[in-house]
Amino acid sequence: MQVLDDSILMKVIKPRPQESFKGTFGKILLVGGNHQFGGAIIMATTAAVYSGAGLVTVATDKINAGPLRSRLPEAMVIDFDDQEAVKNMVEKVNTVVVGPGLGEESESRAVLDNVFSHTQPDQAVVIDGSAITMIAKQHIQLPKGHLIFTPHQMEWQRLSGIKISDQVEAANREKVDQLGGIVVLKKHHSEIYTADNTYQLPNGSAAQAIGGMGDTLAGMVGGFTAQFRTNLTDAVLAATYAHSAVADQIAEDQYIVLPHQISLALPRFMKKVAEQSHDQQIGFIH
Ligand SMILES: NC(=O)C1=CN([C@@H]2O[C@H](COP(=O)(O)OP(=O)(O)OC[C@H]3O[C@@H](n4cnc5c(N)ncnc54)[C@H](OP(=O)(O)O)[C@@H]3O)[C@@H](O)[C@H]2O)[C@@H](O)CC1
Ligand SMILES: Nc1ncnc2c1ncn2[C@@H]1O[C@H](COP(=O)(O)OP(=O)(O)O)[C@@H](O)[C@H]1O
Ligand SMILES: [Mg+2]
Repeated sequence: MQVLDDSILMKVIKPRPQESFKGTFGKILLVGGNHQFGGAIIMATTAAVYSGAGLVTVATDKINAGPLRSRLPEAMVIDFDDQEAVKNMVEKVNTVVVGPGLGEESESRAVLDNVFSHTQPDQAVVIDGSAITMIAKQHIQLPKGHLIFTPHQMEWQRLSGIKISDQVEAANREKVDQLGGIVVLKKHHSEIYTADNTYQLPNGSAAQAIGGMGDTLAGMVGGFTAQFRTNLTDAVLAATYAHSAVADQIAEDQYIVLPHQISLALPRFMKKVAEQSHDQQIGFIH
């Protein structure tokens, strides 16, 4: 298992080309947030917007539309029960994130089926939270696309059948290869299983053990894959590393880190990385 370091950040996060517009930085659709878990999709969407995705749309329960717009006017909102609107949007974007706060009711299942039947082979599809649990419990066929699963240990147990105590690299690898996608197994020092390697986070801490932390990661993975499209695997690795690196900075003087604080800190964090990446490229030594 290869331990990641901050070189993955500089490899992925570069100064933005000036000849550009919002479309240059990707279009993303996030799907989730039922009547109970509106906060999850708000946190995921906040992370996608603050990580720099060019155009962000959310499909969620009607009840979340007002709170979402008032907290995050940058995001566009559609009703996740409007099958035609969701289908049209799924077909337009680079990245789909599905699952944060989606729930497991029949309405949630209908939303998931609609999304899964319209994804495209060239899209990144981030599958998190309730979507993972529904796939596992309701035996749902996987969609087209470059799949990125972001399970916590219990979600991975449900999806892979491997008990948490038996989740060692060799057993996980076998299941990942069967699934055919990237798996970010979230825990203390999360593990990232890609097609040809396994990585481990060296950073992150218990200050992150708070509801919404994974929803925020899903939104960041979405924002990075929509925006940094040269290498999908690197985008996922950089998002996962950055999530904990930002948390570590905040935890220097906070007992816990609130998930939305990571999102708010991202634009400054990414600016610093982009400057370092530029200096390194032109051979400038500090
Ligand atoms: N503000 C909001 O709207 C929020 C909405 N959310 C949304 O809620 C939905 C359900 O997601 P979920 O993760 O809360 O529930 P579930 O999938 O049943 O897993 C929990 C079970 O697994 C067990 N467990 C064992 N190991 C574990 C581990 N390492 N990490 C985590 N759990 C572990 C755990 O054990 P226990 O804690 O009981 O000991 C418990 O029995 C999902 O859509 C999510 O996006 C949340 O993000 C919160 C904020
Ligand atoms: N003790 C810990 N050390 C490091 N990271 C942690 C710790 N506890 C939780 N995390 C991180 O917090 C996130 C939790 O994800 P998840 O359980 O899906 O949260 P939620 O669904 O509530 O948003 C993951 O990124 C995980 O790696
Ligand atoms: Mg989660």
